[in-house]
Amino acid sequence: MTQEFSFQRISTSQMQTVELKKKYILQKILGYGQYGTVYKGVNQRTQETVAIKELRHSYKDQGINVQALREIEILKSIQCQQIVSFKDLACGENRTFIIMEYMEEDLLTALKRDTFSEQQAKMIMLQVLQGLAYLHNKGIIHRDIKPNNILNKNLEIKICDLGMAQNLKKLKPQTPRIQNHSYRAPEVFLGQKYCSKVDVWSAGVLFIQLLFKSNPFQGSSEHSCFQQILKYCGTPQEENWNGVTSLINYSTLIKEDPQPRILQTLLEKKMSPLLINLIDSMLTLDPSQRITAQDALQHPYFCGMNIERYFILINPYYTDALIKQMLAEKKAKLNNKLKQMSLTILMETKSLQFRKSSKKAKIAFDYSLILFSLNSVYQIIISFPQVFHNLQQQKQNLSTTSRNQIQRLYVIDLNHKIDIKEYNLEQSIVLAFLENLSTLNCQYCIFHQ
Ligand SMILES: Nc1ncnc2c1ncn2[C@@H]1O[C@H](COP(=O)(O)OP(=O)(O)OP(=O)(O)O)[C@@H](O)[C@H]1O
Repeated sequence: MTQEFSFQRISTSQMQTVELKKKYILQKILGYGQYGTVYKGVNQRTQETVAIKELRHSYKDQGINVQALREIEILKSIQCQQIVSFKDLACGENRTFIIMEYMEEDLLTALKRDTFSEQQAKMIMLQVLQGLAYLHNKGIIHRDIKPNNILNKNLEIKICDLGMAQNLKKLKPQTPRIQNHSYRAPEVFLGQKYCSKVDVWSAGVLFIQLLFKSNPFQGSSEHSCFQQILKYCGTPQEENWNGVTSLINYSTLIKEDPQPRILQTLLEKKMSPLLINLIDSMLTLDPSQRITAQDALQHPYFCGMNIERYFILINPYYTDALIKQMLAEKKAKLNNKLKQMSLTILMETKSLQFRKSSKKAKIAFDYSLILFSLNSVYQIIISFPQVFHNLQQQKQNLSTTSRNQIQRLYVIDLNHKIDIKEYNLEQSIVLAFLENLSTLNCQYCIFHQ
């Protein structure tokens, strides 16, 4: 076991399995992974639905397994709207439980059932790339991007399973045993030192899979998956990838005559030139020429989707008529700009029950869908508890009074100004809150109370 990951370090203040059983009720199995089972559970006190990932300790690790430690450490250090959030941890003698935010299903399940339109695939990929850009910016590579590790709730997307992730800042030796074969980047097959671009490759494969419902690089073995890459992306040669022929596995894996790149022809059947260009850039063989997640987000294909995002907070105590009126006004004002921005709906839902049952919440949600269909924007619903959770993670140590103050934040008008004086808010609180919003990629907030 490595120094960064010591059992003592994470176990001292964590609840034990007995307490976990008191705190959460396990409801059903959500999925099985290589290292354990993921359950749906409910926090008995708050009634919040959570996902509980159980990780068995292996004999070899003599305690908590390295993969679990890696996942916990990374999950705890990140706050990103597009990555599943960490909530709690419990350690037992032979297993560890990670409690996370719950999402309805993974993309593999959704892919088996649904066909995604290009607009839907676009929204999914925008969020996947946002999550990846966040991780890469922090020096973290996910190393296992595939549909089972992308969670979905009404096209709100979150990346999960950071068990394979690596923090490049820790300068540890790299293993080539990463990524599912069908999503594995060519440099990993060929034995080159890799970087965050391996995730961009996997994301490119996922993009094709969302559009065509199948993965062109699927194969029954590692070897056949690599052959599929050669078939569609062409043979890597010195002309298109400087130094490739000296890579350790080159001569073992590449024996046939060079094949041309036919990826574009395959895509042309179904896609616009901008989309083809983006996927082509994500699936460029040479990682040094492959697009980064950050640059992919700036690609003209996503133009207009990623410029501004609005949060609208709907207070559950509003009357239906008032909500309708407000939303109608907002719609009128936003209409012109709609083509250029994406809209995020932030609903204050004090409990999940409220979200499910309230007519008001439903109207607001329907409204977001109207905007959604007008502009093909994506919307995300975040509850106040989530915002507070993020704030706490940022170690702002907010007192109850401060939290209440935030809860009383008003937005004065559509000029996106928060009038601190009028509502007697401490500037530090507002700044803390705005900082929190920036971690959610939000520039403005529109609150009503
Ligand atoms: N937060 C969550 N909400 C809902 N379902 C989840 C959540 N996290 C995981 N799942 C489900 O459980 C499955 C397995 O989870 P995860 O990939 O984290 O486990 P793993 O043991 O690391 O798997 P792998 O074999 O890919 O390494 C996922 O594919 C998904 O279906």
